[in-house]
Amino acid sequence: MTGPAEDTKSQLTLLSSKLLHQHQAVEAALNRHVFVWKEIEEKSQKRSSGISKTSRSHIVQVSEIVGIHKVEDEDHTKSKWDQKKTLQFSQLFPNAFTVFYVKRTKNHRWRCNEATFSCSSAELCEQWIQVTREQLSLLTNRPKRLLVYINPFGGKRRGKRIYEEKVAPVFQQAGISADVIVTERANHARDHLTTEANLQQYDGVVCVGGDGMFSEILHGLVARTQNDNKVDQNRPDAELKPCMLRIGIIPAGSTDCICFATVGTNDPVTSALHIIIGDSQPMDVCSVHHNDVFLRYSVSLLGYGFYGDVLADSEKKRWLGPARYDLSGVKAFLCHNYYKGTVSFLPAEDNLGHPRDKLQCRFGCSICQHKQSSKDKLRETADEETAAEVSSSSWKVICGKFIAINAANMSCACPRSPKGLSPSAHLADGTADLILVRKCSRLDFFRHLLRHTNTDDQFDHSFVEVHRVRKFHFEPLDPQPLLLENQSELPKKPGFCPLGSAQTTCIPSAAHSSWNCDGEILHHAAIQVSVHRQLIRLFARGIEEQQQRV
Ligand SMILES: Nc1ncnc2c1ncn2[C@@H]1O[C@H](COP(=O)(O)OP(=O)(O)OP(=O)(O)O)[C@@H](O)[C@H]1O
Ligand SMILES: CCCCCCCCCCCCC/C=C/[C@@H](O)[C@H](CO)NC(=O)CCCCC
Ligand SMILES: [Ca+2]
Repeated sequence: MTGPAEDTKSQLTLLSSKLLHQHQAVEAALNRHVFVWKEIEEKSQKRSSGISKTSRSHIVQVSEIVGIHKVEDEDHTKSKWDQKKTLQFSQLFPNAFTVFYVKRTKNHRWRCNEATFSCSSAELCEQWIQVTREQLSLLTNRPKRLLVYINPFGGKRRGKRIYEEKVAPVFQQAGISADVIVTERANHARDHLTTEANLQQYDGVVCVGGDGMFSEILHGLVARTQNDNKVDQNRPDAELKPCMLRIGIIPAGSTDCICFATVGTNDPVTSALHIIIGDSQPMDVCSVHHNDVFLRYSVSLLGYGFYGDVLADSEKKRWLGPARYDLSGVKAFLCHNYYKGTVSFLPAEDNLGHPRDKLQCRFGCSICQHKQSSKDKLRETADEETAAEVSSSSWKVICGKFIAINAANMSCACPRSPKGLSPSAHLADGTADLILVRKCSRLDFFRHLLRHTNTDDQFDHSFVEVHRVRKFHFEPLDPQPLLLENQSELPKKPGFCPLGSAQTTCIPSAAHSSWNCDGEILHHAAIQVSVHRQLIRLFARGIEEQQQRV
C-alpha cells in the first residue's frame, strides 16, 4: 500500500506544456501514472460563440503506453500512404512526437492507438520523449527480450504471417527484441526449451500457434525448471518448482482455448499488447501420471469418453483444419459410447467455491488470490488412506458408466463455447472442476451439449454431477492390457470403443476410451491427476469484467 507521501509523489507532475494535437491547442501533462491532455478553449472562441463548450480530456495510463517516438523516426512497416502522410506532417510540424497506447474495443479486444502532438521547440519535443521513456523504463514487469516459437502449420497455417504482419510491428514500436524460431517438426519447440535454449537472456517465451503449440512450450519450460532444480517429474507427489519465465500466446490454432479463457478473445494484436505491457496471470497446471510414470501436463481440458473420442478421430482428419473437430464431434455424438470405471477424488475446501456458484474467474479474482492454509496443504499432501485422518472431508469414490469424464482446470471458454465447459472454474485457485456425465439418452446428451453454447446451466441435469477437486484418479473397470513403461505416445487407436453403442459405423475396439489432454491423446486410461497451483504465469490478466474505454 502506498502512504499519503507516496501518493503525492506519484501524482507529482513531471511535465506539463501547451502542445498542438489535431490542429487544436491542448494542455498536456505527465505524472508517474497517467498521461493526460485536455483541449484548451481559446478565449476569443468562447466569446464569439457565447456558449462555453466542455473541453474534452483524454487519459492514458502510463502502464498502457506502448511507446513514444519522434514523428520522423516512426516505423517503416507502415504502408506507403501512411509513410507519405508522416513525411508531410513532419515537414509541417517538425517537432512532433507520437504516443502509442492501448485502446480497448469490443469483446475484450485491444488495439494500439496513437496520438501525435507537436511542440513549440525541438528541445521540448526531446524532453517529452525522454521523460516518458524514463517512466516506461521504471515498469520492470515489461519484457525486453523474447524467445518466439512459430508453428507454421497450426490452425489455418497462418502463424508466420500473423506474427510478421500483426505482432512484430507492435513489438518493434515497444522496443522489444525477439529471437524467432519457426519450428520444423512437432516437439521442436519443446525439445529446444528443455535442453538447448539459453533462457537467461530472455524475459519470456512466446508461442504462435494453437493449444498444441502452447502445450509444447509448457512441457519444455516445466521440464527445464524441474531438471534445473533436481525435481523428479515421475513422482506423482513431487512439489513442482514454478517457472520463472512468463509465456505469451499469439493465437493461430484451431481452438485457442487457453488464449480465449485467459484474455477473453483470440486476437493476435490483443495478445501482443498484453505481452508488451507485461501483464502476468498465474495459472494452475495438472500433472498426469500412470502409476509412477509421468505422462503429461494439462492446463485446460482432461477429457475421457466423449472428448477423448472426438480427439482420437479428429487426428486422422488434420488436413481438414479446424473443421475436423466439428466432423469428429458429430461422429462421436452419433456413436454415443459410454465407458465403465471408477473415479476417486479429493474435494477442494469449501472456501474455494463451487463449480455451480456462478462466481466467474475475472481480472483480479479474489478466489485465485486466496492463500492456502498449512492444514489445507497437509490435507493435500496426504494420500487416499491417510487423508481421512487429517480432514473431515476426504477422498470420495464414484463408480459408474460414463459418457464423459471432464476435468476443467479453467473455464475452457473458446469460440465454440464462449462460456466454456465449466464457466466458474478458476485459472489459479489450485483446483479443477471434475464433470461426470453418466450414461443417458442421446437426446439428453444433446441437450447437455447444447447448453455449452447458450446461457442455460449445463450442470442442471440428473445425469451430470460436478465437483471442485485438488486431485483425482480414474480406473477403467476392465483392466487395460499391460503397456510398456513410458509409452505415453503409442500408435493411434483404430477407432472408438462402443461399449454401449447402437451404431454399426463405429469400429469396435476395447472397452476404453483415451484421454484428451489439452488436445493430445493419452493412451493410458488409468491415470492419477494432481493440480499444481500457479505453476506457470502467462502474459495475460484474466478476463476484464467491464470494458473500460479511453
Ligand atoms: N513444424 C511443425 N510441423 C508439424 N507439426 C508441428 C510443427 N510445429 C509444431 N507442430 C505440432 O502441431 C500441433 C498442432 O499445432 P497447434 O496447436 O499450433 O495448432 P492446432 O492443432 O490447429 O490448434 P489447437 O491445438 O488450438 O487445436 C502441435 O501439437 C505441435 O506439436
Ligand atoms: C449441439 C451443438 C453442440 C456443441 C457443443 C460444443 C461444446 C464445445 C466445448 C468445447 C470445449 C473445448 C475444450 C478445449 C479443449 C482443448 O484443450 C483442445 C485442444 O485445443 N481442443 C479439443 O480437444 C477440441 C474439442 C472440440 C470439441 C467439439
Ligand atoms: Ca484451476
